[in-house]
Amino acid sequence: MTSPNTAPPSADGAPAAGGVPASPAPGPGPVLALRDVGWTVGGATIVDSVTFDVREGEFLAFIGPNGAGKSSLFNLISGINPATRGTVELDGADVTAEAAYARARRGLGRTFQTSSLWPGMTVADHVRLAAQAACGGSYRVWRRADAYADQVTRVLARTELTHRADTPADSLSHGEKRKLELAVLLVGEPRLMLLDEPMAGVSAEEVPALTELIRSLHREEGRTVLMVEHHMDVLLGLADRLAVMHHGTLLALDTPGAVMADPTVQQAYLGEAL
Ligand SMILES: Nc1ncnc2c1ncn2[C@@H]1O[C@H](COP(=O)(O)OP(=O)(O)OP(=O)(O)O)[C@@H](O)[C@H]1O
Repeated sequence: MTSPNTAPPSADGAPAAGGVPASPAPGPGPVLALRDVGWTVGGATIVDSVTFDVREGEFLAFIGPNGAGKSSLFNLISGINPATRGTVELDGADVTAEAAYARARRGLGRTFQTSSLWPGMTVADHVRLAAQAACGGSYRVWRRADAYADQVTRVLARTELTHRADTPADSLSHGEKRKLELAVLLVGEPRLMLLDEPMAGVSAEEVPALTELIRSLHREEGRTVLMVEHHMDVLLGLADRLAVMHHGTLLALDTPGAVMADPTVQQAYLGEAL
């Protein structure tokens, strides 16, 4: 895996339709490439002709008003829903027709906007179950639970949840729940992480620690991150590039500074602070 500590990609990639720079700076092939990706359901076009590349180690943040299509786009990338047009490539392989589990095996991991935890199950059991599931064949699910002890210990330490190992998920704070969702994700060692509003519901006091965890997964471990988030102050400290979704389209994709200064973006938000 290449070091993510390189300078942010320049905004001078090849422009796509509408003048949106779709590609990061030249280098090894993109880890993720979307070409003309769309999703129409029940006659409504929710995602419309989205094209961009992501290089390995990049942090790409998505913003946009409620209903702009950000989560739907993540569903198309992760395979939760199949794109109804266009192509999705992971490491140069066309995965458009692949199911979510197959994309996960290629190193793509994703969290969801709403909590996906079992309320009465402990923190350690969540991670242990994820480790068993990630192990592969179903017969392995019945391996002794302590076969995963090292992995559980390591992941809990990485997400600063060791002291909460025996706590049921529903007794955790919102920030701890988000950390546990990241812990479950990390069991699969994803190279490409899609984080859908990881700060949702998290108290202001817990945001800095969660931000730091995500930053370290990106900067120190070299993971590529795509993240939907409404907290602009969080994103500006993390993102190499900022993508703006609006009515299902990619309105802008550039460095955070360039996006914030883009009159089209400002107009689309009709004076709403970004
Ligand atoms: N399965 C579906 N069938 C029909 N419409 C859908 C479906 N899934 C999402 N939508 C609609 O697609 C639009 C985009 O939703 P999406 O959740 O992707 O937006 P978003 O940008 O993530 O919004 P938010 O910031 O509020 O999470 C919304 O109008 C939503 O109601």
